[in-house]
Amino acid sequence: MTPDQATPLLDRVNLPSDLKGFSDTELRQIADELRHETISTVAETGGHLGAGLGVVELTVALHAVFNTPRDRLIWDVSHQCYPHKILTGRRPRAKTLRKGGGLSGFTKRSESPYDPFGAAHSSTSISAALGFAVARDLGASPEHGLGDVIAVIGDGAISAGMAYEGLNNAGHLKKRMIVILNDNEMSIAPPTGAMSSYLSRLYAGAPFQEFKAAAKGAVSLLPEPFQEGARRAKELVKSVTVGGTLFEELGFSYIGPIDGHDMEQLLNVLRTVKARADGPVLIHAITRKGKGYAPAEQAKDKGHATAKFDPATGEQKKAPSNAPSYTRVFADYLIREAEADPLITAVTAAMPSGTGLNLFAERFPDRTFDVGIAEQHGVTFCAGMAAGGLKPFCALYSTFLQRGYDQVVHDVAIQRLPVRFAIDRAGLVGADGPTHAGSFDIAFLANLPDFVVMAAADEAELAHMVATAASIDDRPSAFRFPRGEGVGVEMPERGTPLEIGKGRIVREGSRVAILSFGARLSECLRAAENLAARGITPTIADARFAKPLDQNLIRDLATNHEALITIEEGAVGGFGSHVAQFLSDEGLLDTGLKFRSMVFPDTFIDHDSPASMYAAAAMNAPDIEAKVLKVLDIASLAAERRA
Ligand SMILES: Cc1ncc(C[n+]2csc(CCOP(=O)(O)OP(=O)(O)O)c2C)c(N)n1
Ligand SMILES: CC(=O)[C@@H](O)[C@H](O)COP(=O)(O)O
Ligand SMILES: [Mg+2]
Repeated sequence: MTPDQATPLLDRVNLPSDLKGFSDTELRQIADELRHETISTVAETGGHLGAGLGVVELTVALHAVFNTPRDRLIWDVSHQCYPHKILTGRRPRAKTLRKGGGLSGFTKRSESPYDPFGAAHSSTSISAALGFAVARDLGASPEHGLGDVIAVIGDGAISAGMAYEGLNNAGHLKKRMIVILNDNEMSIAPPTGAMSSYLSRLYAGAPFQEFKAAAKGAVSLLPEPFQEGARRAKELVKSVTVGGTLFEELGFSYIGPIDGHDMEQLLNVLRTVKARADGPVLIHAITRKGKGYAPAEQAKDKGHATAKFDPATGEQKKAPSNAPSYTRVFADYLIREAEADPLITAVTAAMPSGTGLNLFAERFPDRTFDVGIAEQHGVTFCAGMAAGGLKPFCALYSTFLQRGYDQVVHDVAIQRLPVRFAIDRAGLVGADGPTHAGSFDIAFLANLPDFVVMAAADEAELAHMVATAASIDDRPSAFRFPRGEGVGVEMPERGTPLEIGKGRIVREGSRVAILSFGARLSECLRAAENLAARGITPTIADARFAKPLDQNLIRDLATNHEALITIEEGAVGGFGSHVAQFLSDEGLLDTGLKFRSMVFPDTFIDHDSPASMYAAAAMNAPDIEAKVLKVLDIASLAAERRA
């Protein structure tokens, strides 16, 4: 791909309304130019590439046929929204994508009227679209008016239960709305599940030429008269499936499969649906993830997520790593545990490579389960496994565990089942921003009776926590660890189970004790080094457990220091709150002890580098130093330090 390829027609598109002035043939060229622009943009920014390349034609056709932002276009997950952002007035800022102060990598209401609904977690678009449709039909008149509502959802996202909740209600309410199923036969990994094979059957061997002809005609929703093409389309589909598609059974008019890269087909179908839809319509578009860029198309993940790269070759520009990633450590040490214990199983919700379970699956294919984008099912599936005598590790990103919280309480905690939760991406995650931050898992797990809640201070601690979780057979346990690399400590041959509820003193000191829970420990040690220059030597301790608390350690620190500061990579309501509760219950706050708890601020922190996000959260070494100086009432020095 030549980086300096001209984009003469795209240069004339500032907003989607400009697309109305182009012929269908020119729209085809605009799509080609938009694909080029997307590749050259992501080459500089990194981010999600494959999904966006797969919807370039769809993006142009949707904005050409419909009148956004009056018509609401909602992208599911919205990792595929980069072409959409380029077409909707944000091309000049495209190269700020996912950078601090720049464009979000997902749709975001506050960023543009063309982003009617934020996303990033999957499978929300149908529910949101139905909400807009009801608002429209009940006469609401938000800014920009309210016309058609279109949800674009992928074959991965539609495998999540929430998508069926939306389809079910939409089919019942019969509101005019359009769902476009963007079926590229890919999730992040190849899709799993019966739904995926069902979708494939819908067009297995069905000749595109026939569908092309059919789709060029009308759709099978015309009240009167049905056009021949519509009937043929319907018959073609019915001939492939028995008794109509699942979607028709749910009350949708089904159109497809159509070729999601054929501009002519797309324009015809969208124009017909726009002219004649009188209820919910599902258009099934077949696309290719990574379309039009060979390095993405040839990649195992079809270019789902990429670092910056050389557009000419696709070669990624990854920073050299100084230590193994936490994810890799988790996978390696879980494998070691599983080699010794045949009852250990592992479950991922469509994130095999992200959680490292792709490595576990290579070693134990029969003990690894990818349930698709189905965290709720995944948690209860693990509960069933545990009740059945297995030792399941449920590997979910902190943010995605939120999707299965009721199942954690209802199916795991209340029944005290020994499910092990491996919580990756704990804390602030960087470019993915607030939708992916792992801010709340300490708060929502440590309040559950009998749960064991751990946080790894470094990669060696993570190895020990994997072994600890493997050893806990009488109640649920969870261990959390951050996105990215460890700190470069020496690694054990195999993890050693920790004594439950016991923390450790990392550095003896006086006057102030800092009790860290999780990976902020390295920043605490850095702060201690800087404070030593001022003759201040805080005690540094690693709590290891937020539940059960190490009450003896906390009591000792509170009794033998003027001040106690806790710190954790999470929102209020987590570790620090539990320590405060304990201190209060023990009357240790009545003794003049100065207690401070460092947690995330009560706001959603925008995407940036992780270090910058932690600076915004006031949780890096300088902030810890300032907190110590302040709590020791060395106010002047504190002010100086922060200046
Ligand atoms: C609830 C939830 N779980 C997991 C993810 C991680 N995730 C992001 S994109 C994706 C795959 C989406 O597949 P599909 O909908 O088919 O979109 P495509 O990438 O193929 O365009 C997954 C699993 C997520 N965003 N939300
Ligand atoms: C869009 C989405 O939800 C995933 O692709 C996510 O961005 C992956 O995050 P990591 O890059 O931390 O694996
Ligand atoms: Mg897909």
